[in-house]
Order: sequence, then C-alpha cells, then structure tokens
Amino acid sequence: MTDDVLQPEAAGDDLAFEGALRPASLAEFVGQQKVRGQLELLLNAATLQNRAPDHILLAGPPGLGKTTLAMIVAHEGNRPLRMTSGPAIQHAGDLAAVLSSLVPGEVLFIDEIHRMARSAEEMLYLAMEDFRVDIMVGKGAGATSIPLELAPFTLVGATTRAGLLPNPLRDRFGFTAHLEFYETDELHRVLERAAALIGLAIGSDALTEIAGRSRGTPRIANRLLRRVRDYALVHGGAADHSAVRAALELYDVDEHGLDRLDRAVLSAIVERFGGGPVGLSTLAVTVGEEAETIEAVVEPFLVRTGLVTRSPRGRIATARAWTHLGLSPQAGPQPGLIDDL
Ligand SMILES: Nc1ncnc2c1ncn2[C@@H]1O[C@H](COP(=O)(O)OP(=O)(O)OP(=O)(O)O)[C@@H](O)[C@H]1O
Repeated sequence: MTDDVLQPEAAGDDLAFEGALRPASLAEFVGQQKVRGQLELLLNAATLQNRAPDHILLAGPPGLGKTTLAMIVAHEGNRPLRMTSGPAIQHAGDLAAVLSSLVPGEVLFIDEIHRMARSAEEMLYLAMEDFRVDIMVGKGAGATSIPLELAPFTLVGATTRAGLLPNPLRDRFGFTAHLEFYETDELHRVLERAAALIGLAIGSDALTEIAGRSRGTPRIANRLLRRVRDYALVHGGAADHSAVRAALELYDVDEHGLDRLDRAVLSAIVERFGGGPVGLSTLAVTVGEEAETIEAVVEPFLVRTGLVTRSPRGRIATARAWTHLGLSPQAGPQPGLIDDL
C-alpha cells in the first residue's frame, strides 16, 4: 500500500505507542464479545482447578488484538509470559531451548505460528500434549532420543493464516478464537480509551469520524488518532471534527477508510472497464501497482466493504462503488475484456 497510515501491520512508532495503550484485562478489552466470554470461561475453569489453561489459538487479520489477548491471558492468571514468533523458530533446537526453560504455568506466546519450521512443529505436538519433548542426540545409526520433561505451560498461538496450519497442530489447541473486524461503535470506544490515556481532549463526533475511517481495525484507529493529535498540536487548535477531516485528508484517507490506491483501483474498474469484470493483472498494470499488492492489500478491504466482488472472470465494481465515486451505477456488470485470473 502506498499510504502506510492505513496498513494493518505494526510500523514506525506504533510499537512504543501500543505498549501504553494495551488493555491489561478482559474487562478493559473492547468488543469481540463472544471471544471474551469464551476466554473468560476457559481461564476461570483453569483457576478453579488450579491448572494451566488449555492451549489457545488466536486467528484473525493483523491489528485486531491477538498479542493483546495473549498478554491478558497471562495477566489475568498472574502467570509469567514468554513471547516469541514463528520466524524466530527455524529449527527444532530453537523451540527446545524455549520449551525447556519455561517455568510451571508460564504462558508461551508464539506469534505468526504458521511460519514456524516444520521440524519444530512436530516437536510442539508432543510438548502440547504430554509436556515432553524428545531430544535427538547423535547422528546416523548411533542416534538416540532422550525424553525431556517440561513444566506444564499454556501455548497461545497467533496466526493471520489459520488455513496454513497443519491439522495435527490445529487440533491440539483446546480453543480457537476467531477475531472479527470491529464495528464503528466499538472502535469509538477503543479511541475514547486511547484518547484518555494519551491525555487528548477530543469530542465524540470527532472520534466517530476517525472510527469510520479505520477499516475495522484498532491498530489503524489508534494510528489515525495520533495523526489527528499531531495536526491539532501543530496547528494550535482543538482536536475537533474539522481537525479530523483536515488531518485525514492530508493522509488521503477518505470517509470510508479508502486511500489513494484503493480509489485508483475502484476508478479503474468503473471508468476504464465499465464496471468489470476485469482480470487482476490487467487491473494491476492499469493502476501501476504489483498484482500481489492489489490482491493481498487492496482487494480484501474492497470486497469486505461490498465495493467490489470477485467472479471467475475478474473483479466487478458493485453499485456501491459507482455511488462512492459519485457516479450512477450501470445496469449490471459489463462483458469482460480479458480473462487473466
Ligand atoms: N479490543 C481492543 N481494545 C482496545 N485496544 C485494542 C483492542 N484490540 C487491539 N487494541 C489495540 O490495537 C493495537 C494492536 O493490537 P495487537 O498488537 O494486539 O494486534 P495483533 O492482532 O496482535 O496484531 P499483529 O497480528 O500485527 O501482531 C494495540 O495498541 C492494542 O492496544
């Protein structure tokens, strides 16, 4: 994406800012009501039985609160937390080193667990099930495996690509939480809390305006709030509705959270291809962007918001897309020119 301000992954000064804003308890965690209820039950049951909670898989797009929830699992149970990530575990030995140093009841958070090495994954199966790993010593005919007992622990895995996890791994989690994009009123509450924590006086209508442009994602909402704070600071005015509009216009974020590239893709489908269908690579060439970027970054949001649909013959702009661009919708999709899906 050309405009970083809307990317859902953490970037720039997000990390420093996010640490201060993370809710520390389930009660403070906004939205995701179903997941919160399910987690609460699981954690309370473990406390009553005086055991480590079941392993938990958190699945969902970036920026929706997976890391935050892992921290809450540890914090609510007053348990120590160890954090690592799939890309940091490239050999079974990397995982063995982490597992063997866990203390009883510790929460082990593995972010991007789908990116862990296959050999480590297999070690993890046994560790999750029996709190044991088999360490291979030696090579060839003389190789033996030495069992190593582990302290009971709770694994919290996070993934943006649950479909990439092998079934044996997925099945070993006692509970899988699917995080959903947030509604505008939920993002409003996220923002209200964040504004209070950073000491920013901002009105409710200004927060609603930011929430509506945040693509259902708390991380983006918090980042836009920061840009609005900057704007008010630099211009010496209040962080009000007009400051929000001016700041977000500066960053090319429109009322629905679309940025320049999103709009370029929509305009291309509508104005150059009569509403579609148009194939991905044709579209990419038309807007001068990589096909992968269109497919992974732009398209999911346009599809989710009902502006674009996908068909076997290509991308089609919906009536909403025409209206969004200030045009009157044509009657139905146009015949496709090029089928290059
Ligand atoms: N439900 C929520 N209530 C309040 N703040 C939230 C909530 N969810 C996320 N946030 C805030 O959004 C930011 C991003 O959250 P977090 O790092 O937990 O996302 P993530 O899903 O782990 O992202 P990634 O997949 O990129 O690691 C944090 O600053 C966090 O405080």
